[in-house]
Amino acid sequence: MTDTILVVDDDLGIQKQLKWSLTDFNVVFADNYDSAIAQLRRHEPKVVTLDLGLPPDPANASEGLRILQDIIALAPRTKVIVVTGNNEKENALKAVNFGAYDFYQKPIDSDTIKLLVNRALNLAELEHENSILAKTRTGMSRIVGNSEAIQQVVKKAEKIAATDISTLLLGESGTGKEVFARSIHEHSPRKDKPFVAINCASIPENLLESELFGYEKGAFTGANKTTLGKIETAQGGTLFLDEIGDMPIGLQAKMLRFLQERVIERVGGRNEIPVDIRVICATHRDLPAMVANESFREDLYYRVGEIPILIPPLRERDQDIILLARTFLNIYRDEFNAKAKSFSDAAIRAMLGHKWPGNIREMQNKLKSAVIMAEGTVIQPDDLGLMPVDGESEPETLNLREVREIAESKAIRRAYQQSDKNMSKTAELLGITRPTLYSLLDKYNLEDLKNNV
Ligand SMILES: Nc1ncnc2c1ncn2[C@@H]1O[C@H](COP(=O)(O)OP(=O)(O)OP(=O)(O)O)[C@@H](O)[C@H]1O
Repeated sequence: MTDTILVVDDDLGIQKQLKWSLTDFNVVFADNYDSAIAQLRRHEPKVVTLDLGLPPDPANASEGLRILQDIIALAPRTKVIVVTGNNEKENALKAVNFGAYDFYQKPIDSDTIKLLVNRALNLAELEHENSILAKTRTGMSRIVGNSEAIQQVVKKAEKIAATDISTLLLGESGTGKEVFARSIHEHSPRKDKPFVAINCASIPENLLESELFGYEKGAFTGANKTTLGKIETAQGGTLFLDEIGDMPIGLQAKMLRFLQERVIERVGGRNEIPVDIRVICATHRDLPAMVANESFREDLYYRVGEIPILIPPLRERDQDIILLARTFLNIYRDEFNAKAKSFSDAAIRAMLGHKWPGNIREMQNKLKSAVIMAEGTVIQPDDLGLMPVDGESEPETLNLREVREIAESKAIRRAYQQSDKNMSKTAELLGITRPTLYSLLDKYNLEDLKNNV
């Protein structure tokens, strides 16, 4: 979207000159107090250029300064660039004192004013993003997300953080299970003690037991000295067992004993060592199904999952997609000193249409390469390795009934996501009744939407 710049100046020549200099923007004008305030309210411009000498007394800066003060009072984030005549340094300084962003002396030089406006705009955008982030960062500051879906999860996590309840974090790969585990720890009374994470899937089965429980000197060949396991290193703090579903069945019994009795024995050891830790587990696997086919112990399942928390996949967090994308764009732009600073409309549509099977981790990877690869300042779908949505989803058929079916199914899915899976809201967004919605779900075989209710 093109940014709007408000030019407050009574000189038609200067108005024209500024319009010509700022062709990248939507420039709107005002030539006195009333029209300036009306335009400010109407367009909410991030940047205003303001001539201080305005009627009724153009020779005096008082009207300009009055407008400036009122703009700052009405919209404090507005960046006002004050334009002054020669020898008006005093007024310029006064204006900066009142909250103007910068000042500029006539005659107007096209390149300089362009530069000033761009700088002001960048700053305004940065401040705007920071304010969104600040709002988004509830107690759990690591977790970026505005969607209802993620906010509910944050609330649940905040509540259980204060307790020692075993929490099971469920969700697809890359949805942020480890981030949640760390946040729960940081909001718990154990926050000053260690947070120790171990991934049960990445450690070979024969080493996992000694990694977790530690071993005594001489317990096996190569055990040259007594070594603490992850459980003991987490003493007083939190142990995060990632991919608990991948824990070998043999080791599950030992794990269960530790969770029930809160004591461990090192491999090759005879002493029971008491441990006081909180355990948070995570998995992307379907544990109930594993319990059913006996590859996961039922008693352990209930022990680790006193409170399960389901972290939604990114594709169900519609409004977070762009927020996260902008957050990562800013981070990587600084990290790689790159020039990319925004997304094209097509890139935004492509991101919203993408299924994100790898969730936030996939988004980080895509953003990182896009920031490095982008030729200009605007990131395109291609830079993200995404197909433009228009080309991708344009139905190839010319059969009108099929075209309509495809379009309707797509609209239903979008409304469903936007309304956070609420059927009444979905129907409302689509402008149809709930019974009609249900009959459309049947008609178009959108069973997955029904099962989620
Ligand atoms: N809400 C969030 N805000 C910002 N960054 C996030 C958020 N959630 C996750 N991330 C980032 O996304 C990446 C993946 O998160 P994390 O490792 O926690 O996912 P995971 O579900 O544990 O993945 P896996 O199951 O593959 O281990 C990390 O780099 C993390 O910092």
